[in-house]
Amino acid sequence: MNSCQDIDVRLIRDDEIPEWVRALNAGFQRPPTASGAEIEDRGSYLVPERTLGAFDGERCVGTFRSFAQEITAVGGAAVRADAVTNVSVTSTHRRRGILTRMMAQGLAAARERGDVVATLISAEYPIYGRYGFGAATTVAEWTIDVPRAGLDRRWAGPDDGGRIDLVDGAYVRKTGPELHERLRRAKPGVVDRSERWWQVATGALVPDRVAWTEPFHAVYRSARGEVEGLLTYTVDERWGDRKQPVETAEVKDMLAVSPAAERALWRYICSIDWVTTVKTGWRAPDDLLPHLLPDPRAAGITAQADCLWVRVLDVVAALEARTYGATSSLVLEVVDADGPAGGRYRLDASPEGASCARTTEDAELTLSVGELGTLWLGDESAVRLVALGRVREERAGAALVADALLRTSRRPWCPDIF
Ligand SMILES: CC(=O)SCCNC(=O)CCNC(=O)[C@H](O)C(C)(C)COP(=O)(O)OP(=O)(O)OC[C@H]1O[C@@H](n2cnc3c(N)ncnc32)[C@H](O)[C@@H]1OP(=O)(O)O
Repeated sequence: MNSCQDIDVRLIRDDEIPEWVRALNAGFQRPPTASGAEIEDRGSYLVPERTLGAFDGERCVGTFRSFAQEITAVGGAAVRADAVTNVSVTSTHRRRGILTRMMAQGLAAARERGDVVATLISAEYPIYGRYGFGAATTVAEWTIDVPRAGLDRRWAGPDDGGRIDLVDGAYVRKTGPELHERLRRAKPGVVDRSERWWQVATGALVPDRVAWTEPFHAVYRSARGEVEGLLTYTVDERWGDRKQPVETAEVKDMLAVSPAAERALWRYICSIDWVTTVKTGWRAPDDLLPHLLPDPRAAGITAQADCLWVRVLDVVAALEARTYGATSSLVLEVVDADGPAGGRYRLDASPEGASCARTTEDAELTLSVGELGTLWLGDESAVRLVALGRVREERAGAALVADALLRTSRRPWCPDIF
């Protein structure tokens, strides 16, 4: 067996894309081949200076790439992120430190570029904490037992002057991006979407290996005629033994920039004849949905887990990018053994913004860079992390101050998997 040091971890060349794609498929337990169509498609968006391969001779045995992303901080600012994805190590070469080497190169390049945070969606919980990432958002999926929800089955559309229309993919490609931009400015944790994202979501581009079923797209327009919500869903075609329809509608995407849109679209999907079950897809854990139903217990949580992970690369820029729930100061000792974020920082925060600088003052709270990533979007409680032994109070009451500053009234949400 070759030792880790015999493995060459480096940026890939253009002519190595086919081998890299094959290795990615093998690492993700997909048939270990790479078709011409897939190579061409991946080659169209891979960024060569952000695509790493680990090579055992000419054989690619590790893949890692990133792309430029913007993530919304608390308060609405768009923060530069290095979005890490397509991480894999071939099963014959696992646990020899290949990921650790790829990650070190990837994060160093991100820091060099001036990215403020790195982000990723983790395949398994235990992988990325060691590299300074912290779980920063949670998702929940509800399954609605429609007949038990207590809704009036005679509902015929929104009663607020707005309306719902079914539209096609071309319309979604035209109106979706602007709607998403509005959501993104308002919701911490949302990341930007590329043109390619909308093409894939609407079937204009069907990547190799993806089975495409044309979904339904419904938009909600307010009384003023403005598009405020978009719902994309599929319906299976299932009938029960007694000749009654028992269909499940599955939400693929649902964006709403007003509570009216949210209310109307959930109400709509629960009103479709033949549909007895609605699966919501991965929503923010404080989604309004269950409480829009007369009987909220009809919506049971069927999945709940961490979603977006954040790795802070530049503490000052990350903390200055957001707003805070109160006016106060806090001195943080950030532990980041081999990384760029370690040190002591004084944060002077207010609802309008903040200033942050390195300091020699006594620390009030000691935390790892991963815990800082977990707290950054406002979802977790410093008091809770102290109770878990993951954050240490150097001054009694400092965690309460941190919560008053950092936490938000609504929870962050990352609607996308990347
Ligand atoms: C953002 C994304 O792309 S998420 C997708 C991640 N990819 C996958 O899950 C595909 C299947 N898995 C793999 O390809 C590999 O197992 C990887 C990429 C997760 C890990 O690669 P490896 O080269 O084996 O990791 P490496 O040897 O650098 O491990 C470093 C440490 O992390 C630990 N570790 C790595 N993977 C895991 C895991 N899945 N679960 C628990 N611990 C892990 C190792 O045990 C090791 O710990 P140690 O330092 O205490 O000995």
